[in-house]
Amino acid sequence: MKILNVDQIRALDQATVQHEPIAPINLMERAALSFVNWFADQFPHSSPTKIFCGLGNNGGDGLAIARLLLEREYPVEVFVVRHAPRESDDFMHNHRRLKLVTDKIRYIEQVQDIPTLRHNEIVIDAILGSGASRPAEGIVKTTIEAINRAPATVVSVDIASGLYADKPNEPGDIIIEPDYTLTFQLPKLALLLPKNGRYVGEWHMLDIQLHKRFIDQAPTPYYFTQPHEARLLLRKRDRFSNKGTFGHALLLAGSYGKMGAAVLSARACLRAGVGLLTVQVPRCGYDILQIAVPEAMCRPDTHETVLTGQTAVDGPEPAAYTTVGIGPGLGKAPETLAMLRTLLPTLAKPIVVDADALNLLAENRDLLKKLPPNSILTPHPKEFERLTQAWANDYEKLDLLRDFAQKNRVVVVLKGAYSAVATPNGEVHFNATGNPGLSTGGTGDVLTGILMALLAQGYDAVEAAVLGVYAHGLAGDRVAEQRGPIGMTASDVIDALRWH
Ligand SMILES: NC(=O)C1=CN([C@@H]2O[C@H](COP(=O)(O)OP(=O)(O)OC[C@H]3O[C@@H](n4cnc5c(N)ncnc54)[C@H](OP(=O)(O)O)[C@@H]3O)[C@@H](O)[C@H]2O)[C@@H](O)CC1
Ligand SMILES: [K+]
Repeated sequence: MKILNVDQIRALDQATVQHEPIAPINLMERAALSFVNWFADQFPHSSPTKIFCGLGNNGGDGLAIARLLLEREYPVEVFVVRHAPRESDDFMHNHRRLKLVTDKIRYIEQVQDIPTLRHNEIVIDAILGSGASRPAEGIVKTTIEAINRAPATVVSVDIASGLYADKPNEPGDIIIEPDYTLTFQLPKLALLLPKNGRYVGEWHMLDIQLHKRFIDQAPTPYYFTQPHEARLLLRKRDRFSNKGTFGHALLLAGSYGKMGAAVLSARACLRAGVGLLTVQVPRCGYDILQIAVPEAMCRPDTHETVLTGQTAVDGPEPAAYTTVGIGPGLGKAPETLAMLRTLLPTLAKPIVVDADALNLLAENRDLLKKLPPNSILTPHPKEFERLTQAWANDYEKLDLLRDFAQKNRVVVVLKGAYSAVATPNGEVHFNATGNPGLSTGGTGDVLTGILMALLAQGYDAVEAAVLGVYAHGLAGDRVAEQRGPIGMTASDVIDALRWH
């Protein structure tokens, strides 16, 4: 699913009006009705509801919502925040219609006009929508502050008032802090960015049937991967396949005290469908690996505690494997850096690079040029900052991310809520699955194993990253559903992986 910017959303609105065709006021009615259908499922009829409307089309939505909720006998009061000299046409139209059915419309011009809000009340926030273009000031600011202070449940129409849909707010900006955001048709970029968490709450999309062909043709670098889109990537297995069909992966992982990372990656790789797996670990990890993961072959390194790449055991060169994964539990010993220096130029097929291997790349950026094209890097934000530089806001971070993936011809999975997969051609695919329970040691190692398995099975790097991140998050969601997010372990996530 595409993520469009504010100008494109406005043009999409126009295209829908022209091509469906539909009168703008009826499109607003459709939006209001879809909101009210969601709202009525969520809140009982007795819920006292106060609707705050601005003077633009977001406010127009609010007025239409008020009328539709009154029809359903919700106790509704409407407050119009007079923030501009002029109302939009569709606001005025809905204002006239609402006045025919209620006399409970009040106008907020000064602070005394703001009503008291109680904890059993619901606030519908329709002050500013995607048209917000500058910081809230004056009576808009004061009203937003009063709503944020109140114990009421707050539901934002389209987007929290004051939050810009596609550009950064300033740190001091006053923005509604909703419990829910109901956004029309497509997600806005702002809803997916970590710094905006408190200005979004739980969010849902409402399908208001905007013009599909316009959306299909609109250029954008940003996508939000829907479950059905991720599942479409999953390949069926041929009945006549054998373990050779699904590749042979080599995992280079572990150091003294960090063998767990190698074990978790190896187990996840097997659970994600690799045909064969060989793990190269320091000598101290040999027994651990063989006992914990009997399905994997183990190549002990000649070094006791860290990886050097040297082994006394016969076996193919790393380049002969279908794919290689490097990083979990690796440490940053000089011998390990030397291994990377020798190894990377010998590899041609995409590999997976994680954890300390990323930190070694960050400290030796010349090595970035040695990565095979389309390799997958899986940094968390701190690791990504080490690879690039600090950023002032989430939008700048996205620019750095796209730039880095394009320049180095790699796929970057920036881990976090809505993990972002950046591709060598400049796209960013945000992932929908996952929950805060995944913020625990070892889940990154699990992801590395999954990505290796998908590369080994022949998925291209972008498919592997999008599908792997989706499946990893979904496994975390399954665990959270069964036992809550707190106390989730990386091993739980491996056990909850499903591929159907
Ligand atoms: N697109 C779609 O598909 C559909 C869209 N729909 C709805 O339309 C909404 C967008 O409506 P909108 O464009 O009229 O803008 P909206 O957010 O109501 O702002 C109103 C005006 O406020 C002003 N303003 C800006 N910042 C300000 C501030 N800080 N303090 C005070 N004023 C400020 C600014 O005017 P300016 O002064 O910048 O010219 C702006 O024009 C969208 O969110 C959705 O709810 C649905 O009905 C149907 C389908
Ligand atoms: K709003």
